[in-house]
Amino acid sequence: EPIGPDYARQDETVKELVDWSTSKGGFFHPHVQIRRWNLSDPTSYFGAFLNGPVKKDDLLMRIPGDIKLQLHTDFWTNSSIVDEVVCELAWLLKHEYDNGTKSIYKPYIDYIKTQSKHQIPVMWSTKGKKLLEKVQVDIDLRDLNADEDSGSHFHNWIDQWYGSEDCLYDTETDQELEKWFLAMAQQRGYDYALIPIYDMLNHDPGNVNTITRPSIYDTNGFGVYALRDMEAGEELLYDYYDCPDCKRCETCGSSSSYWGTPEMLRDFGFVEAHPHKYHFYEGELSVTLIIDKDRDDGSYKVSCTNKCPSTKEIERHYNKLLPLLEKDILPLSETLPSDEYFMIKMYYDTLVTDFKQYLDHPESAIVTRVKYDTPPDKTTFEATTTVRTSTAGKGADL
Ligand SMILES: C[S@@+](CC[C@H](N)C(=O)[O-])C[C@H]1O[C@@H](n2cnc3c(N)ncnc32)[C@H](O)[C@@H]1O
Repeated sequence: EPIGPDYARQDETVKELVDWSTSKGGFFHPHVQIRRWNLSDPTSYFGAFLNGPVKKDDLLMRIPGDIKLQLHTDFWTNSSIVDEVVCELAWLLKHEYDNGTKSIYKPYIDYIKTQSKHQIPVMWSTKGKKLLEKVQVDIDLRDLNADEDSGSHFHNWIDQWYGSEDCLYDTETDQELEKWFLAMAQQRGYDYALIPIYDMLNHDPGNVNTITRPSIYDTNGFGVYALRDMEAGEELLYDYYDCPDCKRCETCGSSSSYWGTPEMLRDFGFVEAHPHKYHFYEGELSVTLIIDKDRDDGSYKVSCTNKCPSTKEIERHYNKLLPLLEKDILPLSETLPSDEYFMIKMYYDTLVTDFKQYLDHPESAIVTRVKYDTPPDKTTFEATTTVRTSTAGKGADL
């Protein structure tokens, strides 16, 4: 069982991070606080919360340009996100990590150093990886190029896509620290940049309440604004797969057009709140099954983008899932690291519940056609989402 992080040190480094950002010209609305998600649980993760009301369009935080660890703009144009940008960002993180006290990003590196090295499946135990692969049965898992892949992609994407000497991590020697830099570049990175303070915001696709302006890549920094009036106690959130600047372009193609709930577990190590999304290829056409659950009355709403996946396919996955609980999952409840077991069991329950919702009432699924328009301001779009969309494999020709 890996020893948990040094939680007291984590609290200190978060305070130092906030002071550092402010000293560099950063701003925090007086009602915004970076704190642990659950104040009575000193091991719960961090997020940005309100301790008083704010109005729509209020400036909640300003992230100064020079606290960002950002790649040179040369990487923005002709480099693919998959095998260059994430790799380069991991190198940058390693460089500053090795610089230690001499790093100009010391407060951020100190916080990163307090993070557990086992947060996402690629860094899990072998048993945990194998069980998660089994639970994926043969449900589409879209790889880093948005092509279908098997459940093994959850845990072998670093070996498959970055395992070579020219990208920091050599599969043969399996250096855990180098692998972790790549995992962190994926988990906390925004393609070209690691963004201290802003990367404290958590994900919730069903409750996006912030937007960034002008762009998170703006070298002079950017502001985080309220998308609506909010009350004390609310958390500042956005959709990790929908570029933070994108709220100004409702139909911009972004990662959420081909990555969903399974990929959220791959990249960030948790099962997201509803709406859950599952992308399938039917021939060349990418179809999406969306299972939403009303947060007040608990009722489910099933919808599909462009077309619904065939009930035959979903039934096949569902029938393969059912026996896994007794046969494979429960027997490992005592031997797997507890956080891995908890997440795999949660993911299993999510798949079974979601697929049952669809199979019980396939006729009630609402089908919407989505056409991705060209974004109004191409540059912002280019900077913030092209990298993800430009590597998409067989996107649907909508
Ligand atoms: C960029 S960090 C966000 C800040 C992070 N919570 C922290 O304490 O530093 C992304 C990680 O936060 C956690 N996270 C973000 N949103 C979450 C959510 N809705 N539920 C559970 N964990 C979440 C996951 O561990 C994810 O990999």
